[in-house]
Amino acid sequence: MTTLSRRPAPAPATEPEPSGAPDPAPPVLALDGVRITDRATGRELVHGIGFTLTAGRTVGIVGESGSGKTLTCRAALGILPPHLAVSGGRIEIDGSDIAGFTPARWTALRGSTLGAVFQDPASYLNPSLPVGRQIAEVLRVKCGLTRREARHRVPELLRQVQLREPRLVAGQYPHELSGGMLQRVLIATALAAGPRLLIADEATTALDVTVQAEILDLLADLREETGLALVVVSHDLAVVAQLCDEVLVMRRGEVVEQGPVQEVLHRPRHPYTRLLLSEHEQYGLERLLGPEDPADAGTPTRDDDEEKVL
Ligand SMILES: Nc1ncnc2c1ncn2[C@@H]1O[C@H](COP(=O)(O)OP(=O)(O)OP(=O)(O)O)[C@@H](O)[C@H]1O
Repeated sequence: MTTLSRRPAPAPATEPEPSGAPDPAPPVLALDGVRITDRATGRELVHGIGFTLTAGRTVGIVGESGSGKTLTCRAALGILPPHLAVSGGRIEIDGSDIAGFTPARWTALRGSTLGAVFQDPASYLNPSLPVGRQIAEVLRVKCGLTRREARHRVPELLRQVQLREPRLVAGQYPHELSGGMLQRVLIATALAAGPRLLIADEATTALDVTVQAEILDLLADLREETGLALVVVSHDLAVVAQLCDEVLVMRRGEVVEQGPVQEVLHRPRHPYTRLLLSEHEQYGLERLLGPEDPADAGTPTRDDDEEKVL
């Protein structure tokens, strides 16, 4: 696969330490104790979620429908519906608290730093324009490319998301493409301006298993090649097992379990995580998990601390 343009990592915020070791760049995304409340009803919908994401790493968020996964992503992207608000905690992008971001700052960040792909790609594309024109528009607005430069770059981007015959695809309308092709087009659009963070919210849910696996491989390749940081939201533990370094298990707005993916999936502590895992046994989740670290195999679980699932 060809290589996507890689944005240089942001310069450290401070001078190097006297030891000569430079300060590490701040995480691309950091959430700390984030709460989200419906201001119309006063109901808190997300009760404190936190994680830190650095370049080239992937955090997965799993959980049942309505557990708060999408709202968490929308909060990080600055696109919560107007009546919902971050009512506690902090969200930082590249070390800056988003609470102080102006609309202009968000506009500048979207595309160039942040990208997102959602479940239903067709609804994010204009049905009356060829997909290539829509990607070209992003390149012109976000990267300042001329019309001609953008036209030239579009097939390269489509090839990078492994669409065969990219020139042909660029001239096609959304209704002429399959779900998997549309999702690749959306990924190409999200990556057009070289973001360093991609949030994929149930991005493969509507696709059949083979296409889903191809898209997950594509995201993994992009992460390797460009240092992209990924947030992957899925109700499917197999997706998380395949792609993520860390996983958060959410239920009813709460994070019930969180940790390195191998640890959580090999030795789940919370009954709800166990329930999710048992539902996945039929899909052969073990195939996707690496071998258990023998050094940890004897670690006792915290059965005493467990809550009941319901
Ligand atoms: N626009 C909204 N206004 C009010 N409540 C909302 C809104 N969007 C979501 N909620 C509520 O917030 C909670 C979390 O919803 P969210 O969409 O984040 O769940 P989810 O885990 O992403 O679910 P799914 O897997 O079905 O997408 C749910 O109780 C939902 O009803």
